[in-house]
Amino acid sequence: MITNLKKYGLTTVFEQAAAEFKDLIIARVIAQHRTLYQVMTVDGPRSAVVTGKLAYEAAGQTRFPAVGDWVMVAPTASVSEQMVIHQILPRHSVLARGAAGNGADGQIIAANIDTIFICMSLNADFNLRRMERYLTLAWESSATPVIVLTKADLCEDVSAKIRDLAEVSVGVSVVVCSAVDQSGYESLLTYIQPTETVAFVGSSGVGKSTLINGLLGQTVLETKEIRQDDDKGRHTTTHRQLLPLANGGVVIDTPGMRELQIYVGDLSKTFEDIDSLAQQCKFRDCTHQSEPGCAVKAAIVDGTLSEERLKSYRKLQAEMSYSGLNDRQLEQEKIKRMFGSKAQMTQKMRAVKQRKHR
Ligand SMILES: Nc1nc2c(ncn2[C@@H]2O[C@H](COP(=O)(O)OP(=O)(O)OP(=O)(O)O)[C@@H](O)[C@H]2O)c(=O)[nH]1
Ligand SMILES: [Zn+2]
Repeated sequence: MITNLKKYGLTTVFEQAAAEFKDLIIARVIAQHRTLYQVMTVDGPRSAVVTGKLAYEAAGQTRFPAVGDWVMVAPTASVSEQMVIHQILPRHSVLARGAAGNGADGQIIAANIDTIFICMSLNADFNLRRMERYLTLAWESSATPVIVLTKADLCEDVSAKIRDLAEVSVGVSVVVCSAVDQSGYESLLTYIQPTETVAFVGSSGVGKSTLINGLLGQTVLETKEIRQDDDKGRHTTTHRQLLPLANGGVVIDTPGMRELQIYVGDLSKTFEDIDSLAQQCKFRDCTHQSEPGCAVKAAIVDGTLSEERLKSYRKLQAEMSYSGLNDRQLEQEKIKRMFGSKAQMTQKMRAVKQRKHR
């Protein structure tokens, strides 16, 4: 069986990167269970493990392959039909979150994604502060977020919810859908172009799997393919997290998250409103606590900014600058605080050196 890897999102960029490895073949990671991977090769799905060398060099979690990664593999000598992953091809985007344990390293949720569907249900799960968290993660990933509001059938006033959401959703598309009548599905598909990959994220139970199943609807061939493999005894209990759609796009289902700790994130986009207000504060280093001429406080007084949103901003800021950072990042943070940016620091250092030489 020849699998067309374009259906799994293969682009010329990755094809070219792969051409450098003469004795290895390209594959995409479609599922992961601890140290065992499922990859899609041109010959169909295979299980795979990483080489000892790769595992040794992969000091942190983020250097291990993740779902969505394009990897270079070769057959194993010992286990029939098992592949060994030798290389991870450079990623164009990474969606990561805080590590469960020590927080020293992020955990990759998905790699090489173009769009992130942030799913939130219109009933119990609806929470603006949580949406801010997801948006912060998403903006950091280099992929484009889209807010997907699920279970519209369980919400009595959808427009009221969308009005509330406007506070946090600036610059982000919002799609409302329901599995009951499949409303919104057509609209969702317009965000998934051929060879593009979309990751579904959101709390457990918001309806991500239901949504993906609905979008998969027509791709009967793919599910058949899985069954054939099982019949041959190549039995895998792994459920695939990365699946091709009939329209040529690819979807990644991520496990529901109970707690979402921010490891690195882009607050400037998520909180663009607060950022631009802060530029109007009298003091450049205003902490928006009790300084005179604070534009952020003024916005709260006149009602254009909510107290909760500022609180959420502070909380995420604190989480990011203290908890999840490793040594290298702490160093960069320090440099940023002292000099503005690394580039500016280099400039200043050079200026100091030149002065000394004179
Ligand atoms: N009423 C209603 N129920 C829905 C809708 N979408 C999903 N559900 C139900 O919500 C429950 C959870 O749906 P799942 O698709 O399993 O949720 P999930 O986000 O994939 O959850 P995890 O796999 O735990 O991350 C199921 O019982 C679904 O039938 C919807 O649009 N309307
Ligand atoms: Zn201020």
